[in-house]
Order: sequence, then C-alpha cells, then structure tokens
Amino acid sequence: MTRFTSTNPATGETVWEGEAASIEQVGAAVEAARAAFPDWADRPRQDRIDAVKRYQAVLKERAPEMAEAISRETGKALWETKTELASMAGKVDISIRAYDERTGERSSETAFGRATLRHRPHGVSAVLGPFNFPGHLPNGHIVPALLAGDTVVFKPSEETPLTGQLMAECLEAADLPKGVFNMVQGGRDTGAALLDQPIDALMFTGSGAAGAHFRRKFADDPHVILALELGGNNPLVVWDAADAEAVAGIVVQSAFVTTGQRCSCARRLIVPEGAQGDAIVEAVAAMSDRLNFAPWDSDPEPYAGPLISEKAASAALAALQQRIDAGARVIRASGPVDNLPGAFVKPAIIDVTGVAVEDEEMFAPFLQVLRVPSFDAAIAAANATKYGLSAGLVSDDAKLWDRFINRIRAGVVNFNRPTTGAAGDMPFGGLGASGNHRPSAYYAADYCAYPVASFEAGAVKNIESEIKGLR
Ligand SMILES: NC(=O)c1ccc[n+]([C@@H]2O[C@H](COP(=O)([O-])OP(=O)(O)OC[C@H]3O[C@@H](n4cnc5c(N)ncnc54)[C@H](O)[C@@H]3O)[C@@H](O)[C@H]2O)c1
Ligand SMILES: O=CCC[C@H](NC(=O)CCC(=O)O)C(=O)O
Repeated sequence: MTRFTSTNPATGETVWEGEAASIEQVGAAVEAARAAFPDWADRPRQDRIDAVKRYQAVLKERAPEMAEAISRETGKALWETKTELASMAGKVDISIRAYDERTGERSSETAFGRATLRHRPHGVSAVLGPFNFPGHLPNGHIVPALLAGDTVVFKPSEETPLTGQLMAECLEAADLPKGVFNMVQGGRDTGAALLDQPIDALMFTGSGAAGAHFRRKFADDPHVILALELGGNNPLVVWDAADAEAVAGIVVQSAFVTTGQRCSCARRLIVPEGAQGDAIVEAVAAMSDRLNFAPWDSDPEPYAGPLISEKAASAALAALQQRIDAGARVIRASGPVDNLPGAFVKPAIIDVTGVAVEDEEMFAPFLQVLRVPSFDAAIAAANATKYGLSAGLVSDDAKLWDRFINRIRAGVVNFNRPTTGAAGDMPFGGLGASGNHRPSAYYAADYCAYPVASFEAGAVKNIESEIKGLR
C-alpha cells in the first residue's frame, strides 16, 4: 500500500492522508460495479432519477462544508468553490433533462406496428477526475452515467482525495444499491490499474498527454467507450474593439481566473499590430496588476489562489522561462507573490510575436500575446494549434463574428464574453488534441448509453407478400 497526502497549497497544511488502493482493491471495486450493473440497468428510470435526486439533496445540505474543503485542498477562492458546489447540484436536473432529450425512449407507428428508439447503458464506467474542478468535473460524468444505468468506479485526482472522499460520502448517503458507485483513491498507478480491468467506458477529464496515452492504450478495444475531455491552447482574438478597459476585463477573466487553471482559459491573445494592439495589451497588463492572489479565506476576498502545488508552479515557471529564452518579450513577469508560499505565482504576459513557441498548454496564469497584420491572419493564428477547446472574439463589429464563427476550429466559441464560464446545458468539449468528439456537459448523456433501434410487429404475421422473387 502506498500512503499519500493532500496538502493545502496556500499553507502546506495536510488536509487528507490515506492509502492508495491496491491492485486487488481496484479489482474488487470493478467486480462490485460489474455485479451491480444488471439490476441497476434494468430498474425503471424513475428509480435512478430518485437516487440522483437524493444525492443532490445531500450535496445541497453539505455544500458549505464541501466548498471549504475544496478551497483548502486546491487553494481556490471560496467564492469560486461555492459556485462549484452549485454547479454540482445543478448538474442533476440538467442531466435528467439531457437524458430525456438526447437519449430517452421514443416510438413511432409504422405500417407493420412500431419503431422504437431505446438507449441502453454500457456497463462499468471508470471515471478519472482532474484537480482543478475536483467535484464538478467528475460529477459531470458520474451523474449522467448513473442516470443512464451505468455503474461507476471513480478515481479522484491524487491532488484532491478529500474532495473525492466527500463526494463518495454524499453518494453513500443517497443510498444507492451496493456496488453502483465505487471509489478508489490513488495516483496514476491506481488509475492505470483501473484501466487494466475489464471496464466498458472511460470517462476522463484531464491533460492532453494523458488523453493521448488513453487513445493509444484502447486502440484495439473499440468496445470501450472513451470520452476524453482534455486541455487546450485557447486563442482570444481582439479586433476593432474601441473600449480597451472593457476588453481588458474580458481578457483577464479569460486568462487569469482560477489562476489560469481552467481548461477553457485563453492562453493566446491575438491583437492587431500597431497602436490598437498596444492599447489593448497595456489595458490588460494594467488590470492584471490589480488582481489579488491570496489564500482562499483572506479578507478582502481574493481574485484567485495559488497553483495546485509548488511542483506545478515550478513546472509552469520553467515552461514560461523556456519561451522567454526562445525570444519572447516580457510585458509582465511572473514570479512569487510577496510573502506567500511557492505555489503562488503572479500572472505573466509575454509577447511571442515572431517567436517559435511550443503549441502546449501552460496550466497557469500566463498569457502569450501575438500581433498580426489582418483579421484573416488573426483567424489563421487562432487555428494554428493542434488543440481546439475554447476560442473567443472581442469586437464591436458583428460582421467579424460572422466570419469568426464560421472559420474558427473549437468546440466552445465566445463573442464578447470570456472564454471561461461554460454552461452545463450546452455541450462542452473540444476538437483535435482537446478531445475525441464526445463532448461532455449536456452531451454527456450521449456517451453514457448506446442507441438501439427496434422494429416491432405486435404479432407473428405472414410477410410472404413482401418477399420479392419468391417462387
Ligand atoms: N476539457 C475539459 O473539460 C477539461 C476540464 C478540466 C481540466 N482539463 C484539463 O486537465 C488538466 C489538469 O488536470 P490534471 O493535471 O489533474 O490532469 P491529469 O491528466 O494529470 O490527471 C487527471 C486524472 O487522470 C489520472 N491520470 C493521469 N495520467 C494517467 C495515466 N497515465 N494512467 C492513469 N491515470 C492517469 C490522474 O491520476 C488524475 O486522476 C489540464 O490539462 C486541463 O486543461 C480539461
Ligand atoms: O476546467 C475546465 C472547465 C471549466 C468550466 N467548464 C464547465 O463548467 C463546463 C460545463 C459543465 O461541465 O457543466 C469553464 O469553462 O469555465
């Protein structure tokens, strides 16, 4: 057994300590999920709705305590973790609607009787969660999976086992049948052990690198459904927008919210060459100076907290330095935040125009500016990435939006809105290295069940007259 801990990145305090699941325990969790599957899948839909509604009630009751726990474990500001808990409870009603609308059952009358579309669950779903929304994002797989009739084995991020434990307690309090929901704690080894088991689906939210690994791992297992929600190198284009202050607010919320630890954060700001671009970059830099990065419970309320760990901060700063060494010009330098531990970093803005930089996500509050000569060049630069999660245009000119929306290659596209802050009642997912065309949020219902078309005649009837060429 391997012991591991999770610590508050703002203080170094241990917030959770425990054992990673052994291979045997992982196997037992999958067996329990397998044994529970037939009964759970065959239950009337209302039974499963009642179960997730009970879970929702527990979540609502425990929301204040859980929001604080997520803040302590991730360092995220309390205002933000409160919204995470609200999204978790809200996910239940959204998923019930999505199930009915996207994967429910419907019949139509035919000449021979009836044609019916049904959806059936896949079986045992492994859910691997990320650290940045350790409740909301795994919850966005778990709730639709349970509603569809799948059983679940969940492994939270090794950075956020406390959040995982609290979610498991809520599901236990919801009195689901034994084996329907199971949790195993641990790191990548535990995740790998889970994926070596006979599972029917992998519902994954995490890094592009891990997603690429899973694509390869399951290449010969087409029966295992993969839903991959991965990172991005998201572009935000600002073009012909007169109010630089207003633009700055949208850019800052796109790039720096959650200390840049959202998959949908803008990583690349694309602006016109010359004075228009200068004014925008100056306004963004000035606003970034006013952001208060501080511990989650400080007074006044912080804008955001630290990165998830000192290790993550060192890795992100190294990636930033690599770009500076390659020729990027520093507009705002990062570095430690005064008198706070090493997981805190200042937001950085660098100009990478004409510099060959890696097309990789920096999961930190670091924004790269690119200056281009025309709107066509801006769209080309925006699309010059292997990823395709979120993108945005800020402009006073609605005609530019018409061009942008038709040509941009991303799953979540915003006009005069931050790239962050997606909605649960819309699909959420990306193209290329950002996913595998199985978007989550409202469309999670689609990967939790498969469609079955059935053609049903009420009685055995002689169809000889329909058979051509019968002698
Ligand atoms: N598209 C989305 O919806 C979305 C949402 C949130 C975060 N993300 C992305 O997630 C990343 C941040 O989260 P993270 O650092 O926790 O991601 P991560 O990929 O490091 O880890 C995610 C989960 O997968 C497990 N894991 C990772 N590699 C594994 C392997 N080889 N075998 C088995 N299990 C493995 C981890 O233990 C963890 O539980 C960022 O890239 C971000 O963009 C994407
Ligand atoms: O870190 C990545 C996603 C954060 C968030 N996205 C969503 O909440 C998607 C909607 C859902 O799953 O219900 C964002 O875009 O800010």
